[in-house]
Amino acid sequence: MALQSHGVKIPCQGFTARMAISSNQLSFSNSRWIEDCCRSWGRRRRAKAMKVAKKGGGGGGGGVEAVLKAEDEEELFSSNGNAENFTSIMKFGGSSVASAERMKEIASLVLSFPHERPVVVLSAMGKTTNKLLLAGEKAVSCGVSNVSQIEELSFVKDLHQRTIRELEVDPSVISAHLEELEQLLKGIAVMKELTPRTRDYLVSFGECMSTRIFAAYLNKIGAKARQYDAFDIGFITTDDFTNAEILEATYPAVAKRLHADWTNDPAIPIITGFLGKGWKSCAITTLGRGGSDLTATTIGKALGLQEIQVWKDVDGVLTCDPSIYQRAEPVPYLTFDEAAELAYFGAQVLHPQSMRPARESDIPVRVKNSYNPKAPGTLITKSRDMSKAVLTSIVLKRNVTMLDIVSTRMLGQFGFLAKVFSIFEDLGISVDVVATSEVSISLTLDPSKLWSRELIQQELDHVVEELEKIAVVNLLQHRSIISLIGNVQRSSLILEKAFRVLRTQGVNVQMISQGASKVNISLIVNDSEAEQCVKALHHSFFESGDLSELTVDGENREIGNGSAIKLNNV
Ligand SMILES: Nc1ncnc2c1ncn2[C@@H]1O[C@H](COP(=O)(O)OP(=O)(O)O)[C@@H](O)[C@H]1O
Ligand SMILES: N[C@@H](CC(=O)OP(=O)(O)O)C(=O)O
Repeated sequence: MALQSHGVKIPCQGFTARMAISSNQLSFSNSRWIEDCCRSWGRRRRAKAMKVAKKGGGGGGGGVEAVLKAEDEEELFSSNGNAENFTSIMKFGGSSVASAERMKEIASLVLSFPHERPVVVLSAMGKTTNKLLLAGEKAVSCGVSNVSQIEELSFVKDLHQRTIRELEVDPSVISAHLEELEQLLKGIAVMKELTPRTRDYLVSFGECMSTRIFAAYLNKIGAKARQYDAFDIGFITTDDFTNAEILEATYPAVAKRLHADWTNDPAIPIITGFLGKGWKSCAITTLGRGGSDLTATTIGKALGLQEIQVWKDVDGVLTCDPSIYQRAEPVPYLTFDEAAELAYFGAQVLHPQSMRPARESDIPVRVKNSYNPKAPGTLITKSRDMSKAVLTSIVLKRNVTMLDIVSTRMLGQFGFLAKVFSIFEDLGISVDVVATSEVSISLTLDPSKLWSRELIQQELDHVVEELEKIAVVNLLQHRSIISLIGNVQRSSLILEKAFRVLRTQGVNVQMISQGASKVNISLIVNDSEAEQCVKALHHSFFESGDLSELTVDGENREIGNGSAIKLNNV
């Protein structure tokens, strides 16, 4: 089928598909969508013609090559210049694509907004990433002949094959991947080692398969979709396997590729979350656990979209982790700063770096529940009305290591802080919460740069050894950071209430830090007391109904920005 628009004949399989769905399965009008597409197609076609005339050719491609070309052609394919092709991004996490049933539901969701032209990002199905990691660890020691019997490999195979069967799509879309996955595990068994690079390659099978299955399903039901591996369309990262950072060149490269493909042949892009390509190694990298959120916001910025939606299994960002306290409630509005702080300090719901691209391009992020799409979710924007805000959310980060470092030099000596931090820099360890005086520092170490493990004892011993050259060091393990995310302009009120609660729980706070971010106050307590504290704090701030007490203006005195107090050594 073809449509006439602007005097040009447009090949429009994608449009046909939308109409087929409209009449058979979903009831919506798609005439405006078609009109928009035609208009957009006409513009893009002219732009493309200009490009061809000017350069004598074109072409897509991923990796560094694409970056160079994209930069070259920025004039024609600037990241925002083609925003009309797509309007929003919808990212679905593992829980949203955990089964054939779930995939059908999210297909309806994707297609239920006739005036949206979404880009879709998917994570691996359910717990696939964890299973692949476990399979990799088992392969190291199980022997080549036993690889086929690894329970987690069978689980991953069964899940994907069953999903294929239930969705009635062609098994060949993932059969090569399943074979290659088993070969890879055999390779790991032969080598008897699982390097970070191999680990990233191993987990990439999860996203590569979920997106292929979903795209095949959309095509089967008549909605034209195209699968993409992020590492093939310009997601360029550092070579920090298991925790790679996205490089700037990604934005023009991804925009160029997606717009060019849409121009040539419109189809809903279905893109792997979590994955990238190392700029030196050209090997597959991953963005850290939960990294698909970051993939989504990166694409949102690259395409200059109107909204970024991240679909989860909860009704938005909640007042605390629901696995700690079931009475957690959705938070309707957050700022990028609040969301970033919350994620950084351990709320699993968002990837720690994911707010950055959205904030840089000022694109609202909506956290929604794919199991309950009617729930309003959480809207994250640059600013919001803070006049009534006190506490927004409580976040717990467990199993944190704390260091008390007291200078052996005399008071008045300068350079102590610089020396301490240069040691951390040399050892590649980042620090979370800090409280300082002229001759002492208390701080917590950030284990998040290390994949799914805490700082190992050997590394800690090394840190202490280095620090002991200039200071007396006390290492305190099994601590928790409780972060109170909210309006730090009301810090005195928050602290007054928090300390009252903690005192009634008989808990001693060992360190407190109020960051310059204006949205976070962190308290350090023993691991063993942390959950009980979070529950009591939640009850007091969100359930006792006396929040008004906290907003009495006369009492609202602040602690200065960046202040930090070391309360006691335990
Ligand atoms: N403050 C919080 N608000 C919402 N969810 C939270 C919070 N803290 C932890 N979580 C956990 O995060 C999960 C959602 O994040 P995640 O598992 O990464 O979702 P997805 O895999 O769907 O992207 C929830 O199921 C919940 O258990
Ligand atoms: N599959 C990856 C990436 C991801 O973002 O997953 P999810 O969206 O399910 O948190 C992980 O488990 O880390």
